[in-house]
Amino acid sequence: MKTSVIGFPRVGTLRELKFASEKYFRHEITAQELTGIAADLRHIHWMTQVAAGIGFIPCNDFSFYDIVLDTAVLLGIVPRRYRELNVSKLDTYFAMARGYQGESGDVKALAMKKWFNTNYHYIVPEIEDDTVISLDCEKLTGEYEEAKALGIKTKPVVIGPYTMLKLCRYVGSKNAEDFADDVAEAYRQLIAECDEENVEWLQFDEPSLVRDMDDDDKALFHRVYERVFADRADCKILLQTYFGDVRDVYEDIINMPFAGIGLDFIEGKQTGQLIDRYGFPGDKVLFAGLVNGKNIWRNHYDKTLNVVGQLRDKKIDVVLSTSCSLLHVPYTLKQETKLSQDYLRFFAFAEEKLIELSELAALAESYNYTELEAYHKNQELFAGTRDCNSDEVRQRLAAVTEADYARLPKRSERQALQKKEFGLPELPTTTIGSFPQTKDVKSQRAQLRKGEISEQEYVDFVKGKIKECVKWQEDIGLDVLVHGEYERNDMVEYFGEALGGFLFTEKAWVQSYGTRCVKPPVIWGDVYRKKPITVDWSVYAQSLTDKIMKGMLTGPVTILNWSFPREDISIKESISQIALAIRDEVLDLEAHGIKMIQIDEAALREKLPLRKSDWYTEYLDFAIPAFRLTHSGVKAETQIHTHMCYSEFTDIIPAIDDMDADVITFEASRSDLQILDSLRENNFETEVGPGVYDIHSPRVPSVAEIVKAVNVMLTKIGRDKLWINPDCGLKTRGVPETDASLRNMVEAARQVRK
Ligand SMILES: Nc1nc2c(c(=O)[nH]1)N[C@@H](CNc1ccc(C(=O)N[C@@H](CCC(=O)N[C@@H](CCC(=O)N[C@@H](CCC(=O)O)C(=O)O)C(=O)O)C(=O)O)cc1)CN2
Ligand code: MET
Ligand SMILES: [Zn+2]
Repeated sequence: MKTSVIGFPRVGTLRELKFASEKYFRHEITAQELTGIAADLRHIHWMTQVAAGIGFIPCNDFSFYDIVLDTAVLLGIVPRRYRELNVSKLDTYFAMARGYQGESGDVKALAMKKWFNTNYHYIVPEIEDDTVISLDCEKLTGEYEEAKALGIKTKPVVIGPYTMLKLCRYVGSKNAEDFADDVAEAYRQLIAECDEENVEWLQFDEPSLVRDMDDDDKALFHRVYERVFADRADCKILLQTYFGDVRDVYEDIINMPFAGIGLDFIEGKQTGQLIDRYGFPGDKVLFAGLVNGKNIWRNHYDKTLNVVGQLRDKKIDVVLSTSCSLLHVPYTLKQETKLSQDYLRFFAFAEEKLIELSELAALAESYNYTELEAYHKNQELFAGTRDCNSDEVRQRLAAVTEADYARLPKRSERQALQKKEFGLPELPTTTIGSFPQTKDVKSQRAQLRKGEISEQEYVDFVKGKIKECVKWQEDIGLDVLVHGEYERNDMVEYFGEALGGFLFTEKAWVQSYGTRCVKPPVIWGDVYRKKPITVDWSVYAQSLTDKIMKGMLTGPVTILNWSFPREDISIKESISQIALAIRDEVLDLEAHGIKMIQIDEAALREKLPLRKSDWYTEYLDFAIPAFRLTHSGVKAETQIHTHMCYSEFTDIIPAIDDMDADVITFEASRSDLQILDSLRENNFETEVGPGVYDIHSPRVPSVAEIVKAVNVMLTKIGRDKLWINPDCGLKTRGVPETDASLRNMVEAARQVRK
């Protein structure tokens, strides 16, 4: 049985590509040096897959930033303002990804969005009315030939035409339908080019097929592929789907001229049923996504082989595949020197997943696999002996009652009490929590890790930073202060390190966007709070000022969504456990005199199911109550804030209000303030701080521009309900622009108050 990989991570085991790219951005290395490092990484990644015996090895899954942006370039979708910079191809590419400010011009980056239900972000291609779709296969054929020169026959990967049409932003008066034929034509040409190159298989990633599709979507899908398949070609097309099942088009795709169809058996709840009901044609290959590309637990061979057996009983030609690109898991367990084998043997990162694929393929070929060692070693992992449950945690959760999910008195009464308690000016100014994580902060932490400084030296250093930060904020004139989050490497990893039931890794980096990576902690067992986490920092910070200091926590939904979750208990149960742990911290902060507590739910929207029918029953019905559980125990006067990074919650506004926070801040500066109308229409009750400027760019907003934004907000939101703040934390920003921006923000608030 053959094996296939949908995509492989590309930043490098030790984030070599990140460091090289950042050096290139700082003009410390040349383009040639950067492309050389990239080629070396591709070489290593291919060889790793060859060594594991993978049959279908991808190429063109490498990217300097994002594969959607790569596919946009492949199709010639490069907006005029970037072409007019007249810089090199590589720099034009980076200008779209990160913006450009220099001799050749000043352009902002293209928008960035969450990639389906992951913590990866893609660049949103922009199509203008006069955009001419034209094929540029240089990167794709280049990588194919590069692998061929190494003796490796690869399967080129691109985002498919339907998904591309759905993900693009149309900035003129034309829409996806208007570009459908031209885009299809480019893919038809691409197939012809691949034919020339003797490419055997070409993979079209079409994750948009797992979303709800209406009749228009289906018509678009058919229209495009009829044209793509207009000519006969030898090159075989693999329609690769992931992140769910394709229930709306399954019957269609099995009758279309794809040589292979890739289906997700991990997240695709109905994948098995669809095959049972409608069959699978004998002339096509089923790329069965059975090895989880998103989570890090070992595959349960017995279960997988059962599914493979059933498919083969149906006479289906099966290739064993990952469920999605391995981009979403770290590289290798080999770099983890601190965790014992008692833990590590339960995990498989990307490289170990390659081994799983080949072991599974070998087992599937043998009639007596249940007698083989690989099978037995795997079975042991699932024998129920993993030490991960806590009776105490279970009992505590069982004792939670309906009343624990409801905060009293009701919000409108609290709001009146809190106005008196805090006596803040109208339009209070604040920030989202983090201040610039400058070099000194990261290097102190690195020294602590390496044992070069003591715990006490580190604590003293962070306290020094907090002191500076409080002074800085007082000087700027902000109304509600924060401690700056200098003690945190990351808002989720930091809590993972402090909570019982979590494990954390040393080098298990996963790309979040561009050169930015995260190291998600692993939820190993039942979660509880071992001891106070943030209390000392917050109490210290409050002691330095007469102004109100906001306590700063990460909420249970975000902690779960940005960790590797357990697979042996439900997400709902894990989130509830984390909620109780955060509740302990909330109550402790309150007991120690912290009067405002922000519980960030930056990632609340991220795991909202891709299909609407599942939104409430499979997610919101427990995610929202879990948030309420964290704060239902506080006094009426204690003000609970929350923060969400993306304002893409127009369609779930009642659920957000139902979190029952007193104040919510969110990102609205780039979303044309459309969200404000929806808030009004839904009689949103929570006080709001729709970010007045974009922190993702170093650009300093002027006073006038902020005044204007605030005045627009005031036409939609009552004066007594509006807060003034940036749209997210300031940790990725530099000090000078932060200072200038915040001063302008405070001045703008003063002017509007007058
Ligand atoms: N988990 C998570 N997901 C999120 C976000 C987030 O904040 N957290 N924000 C949104 C956007 N995504 C983001 C993801 C990453 C970063 C980010 O800044 N990542 C940093 C790493 C952060 C980190 O953990 N840093 C470590 C240091 C890690 C490191 O590189 N250390 C060096 C040494 C550094 C030195 O000596 O200067 C080394 O070990 O080699 C720390 O602060 O301690 C990066 O890639 O550069 C920002 C936004 C959505 N998803
Ligand atoms: N409190 C956090 C911060 O300011 C929230 C960030 S949301 C990604 O960094
Ligand atoms: Zn944010």
